[in-house]
Amino acid sequence: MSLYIGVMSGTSLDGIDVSITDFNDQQIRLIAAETYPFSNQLRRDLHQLISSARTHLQQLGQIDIALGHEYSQAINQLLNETQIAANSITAIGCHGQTIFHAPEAQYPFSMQIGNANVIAEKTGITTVADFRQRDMVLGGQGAPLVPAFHQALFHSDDENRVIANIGGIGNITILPKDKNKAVSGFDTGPGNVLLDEWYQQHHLALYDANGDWARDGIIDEQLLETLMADGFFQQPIPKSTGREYFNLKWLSNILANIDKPIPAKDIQKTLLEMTARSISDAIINYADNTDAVFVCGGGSHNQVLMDALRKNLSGVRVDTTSSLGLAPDWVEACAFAWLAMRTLSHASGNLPAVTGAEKLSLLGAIYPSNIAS
Ligand SMILES: Nc1ncnc2c1ncn2[C@@H]1O[C@H](COP(=O)(O)OP(=O)(O)OP(=O)(O)O)[C@@H](O)[C@H]1O
Ligand SMILES: CC(=O)N[C@H]1[C@@H]2OC[C@@H](O2)[C@@H](O)[C@@H]1O[C@H](C)C(=O)O
Repeated sequence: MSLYIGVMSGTSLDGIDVSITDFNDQQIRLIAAETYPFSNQLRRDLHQLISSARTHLQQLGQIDIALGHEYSQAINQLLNETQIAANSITAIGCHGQTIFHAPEAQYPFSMQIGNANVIAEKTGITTVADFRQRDMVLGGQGAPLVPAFHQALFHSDDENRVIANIGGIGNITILPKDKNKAVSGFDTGPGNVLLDEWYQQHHLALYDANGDWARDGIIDEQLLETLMADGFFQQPIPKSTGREYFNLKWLSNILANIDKPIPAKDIQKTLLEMTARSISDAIINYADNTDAVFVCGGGSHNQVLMDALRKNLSGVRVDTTSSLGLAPDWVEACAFAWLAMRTLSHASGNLPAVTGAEKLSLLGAIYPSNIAS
């Protein structure tokens, strides 16, 4: 057995996904996985950190350490529940929490917090973290990073596949059946982030479960056209984005320029269609002869969103990654376990055709488990 733990907390801020995988014999076997909630305090702090333009350095340092502790508790809890000993785990791959992603800045950077010194010490397991910045030093976007894992796990010689992750932000991986053709992938724009933020403005829950609120809303074509006119959707690849750009302020600016009232539910449905349209347009424009699209991430549970994708991609099979043997909620966590395994094996983690980096690269920083006392 070659056991790795993957830890993912993504742009939706919906909790900490932890997976335990076995990477023996080129096979990937999911052994256990669970989502653990952030404490209320930490969720509030992270939200504030991500949505406010200014922050105090002391506050940033505190949240980084606090998150390291919550990641460690989540990992230790899963080990405890599964009765798997820490010393049987080779390493943890921890994505961290993205608090700022700036691939187009003068000095490009992507900042993930959740202190890995804390994780290595509190779990006793070697931890790999900070996966994005090495790719950015090489001129890459530092994102998306899951395509190499999608290629390893989901490539088929028989059909042209696309993997669509619909988390807070959406991203696709294009997997041609012809191995001589390059795998490509990029961020498509907002996944659930605007759906969640708009829903939270009108309800006391975090998201529109199953798309129930949006379901009988009516798409406003003028609003949809204005949303889809945003430059990001036309921007050539490689590209990546985040909540710094697609957020409630972005939406409010657009709504302020629409000269008629639109019912809140219709706005929700129009945002949902924007998410579906930006993903299906990306597939139609960049993937040749797609046979099947497999969706992962929380958006796969939104039936109205899945139906909108199916409608826009008529003739293409649209399913979830469950039909490929890995449940949609665990793909990203498993990807970071895999990326940690690549780093420790001295193997590359990025795909230059995806991120735009000038070459393949080792990714991440290694925080070793401590000497036995
Ligand atoms: N049953 C459901 N019905 C509708 N939407 C759901 C459901 N379950 C989850 N979601 C959506 O999925 C989101 C979480 O998705 P996920 O965990 O994939 O995001 P993430 O990993 O935080 O984001 P990213 O991939 O951008 O880093 C929730 O915020 C919600 O919008
Ligand atoms: C900077 C950052 O955290 N980006 C995330 C985000 O969430 C989805 C999309 O935007 C993707 O680019 C990336 O996550 C996945 C795990 C990736 O790197 O492939």
